[in-house]
Amino acid sequence: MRRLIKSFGYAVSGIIYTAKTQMNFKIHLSAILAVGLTGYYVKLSAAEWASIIMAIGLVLVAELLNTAVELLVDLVSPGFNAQAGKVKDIAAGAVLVAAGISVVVGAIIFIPKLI
Ligand SMILES: Nc1ncnc2c1ncn2[C@@H]1O[C@H](COP(=O)(O)OP(=O)(O)OP(=O)(O)O)[C@@H](O)[C@H]1O
Repeated sequence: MRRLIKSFGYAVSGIIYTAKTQMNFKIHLSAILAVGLTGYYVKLSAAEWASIIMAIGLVLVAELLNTAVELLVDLVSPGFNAQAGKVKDIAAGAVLVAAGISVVVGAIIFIPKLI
């Protein structure tokens, strides 16, 4: 049990590190607050909340993995390396795909309620 709590602590510290160091993650957190307040205002259904939460989760998970990849690349390849650059580009691409999906999900749910 103590090991489980310790692992949980390490995972939370990884999230806190990302939130403190990554500007994009801070932007995502602000967007989540705005989406949450708007969702409450327009009275989303349970299914709509579930879709929004899945979309938000997708972006946050992608951002956390992207940050981990960036740190790992900087560790193993501190100098300029074309392949290291590609690895970072692909990880950033994953965040872009996740963000794009969440924008589409948000548009499908919010636009009919706000017009
Ligand atoms: N070691 C490297 N070798 C070659 N190209 C690199 C290297 N590091 C970064 N790059 C290129 O620069 C881009 C930006 O890298 P960087 O590490 O600054 O990511 P970032 O998304 O700006 O990071 P942050 O989220 O910390 O601002 C990468 O996507 C890649 O194209």
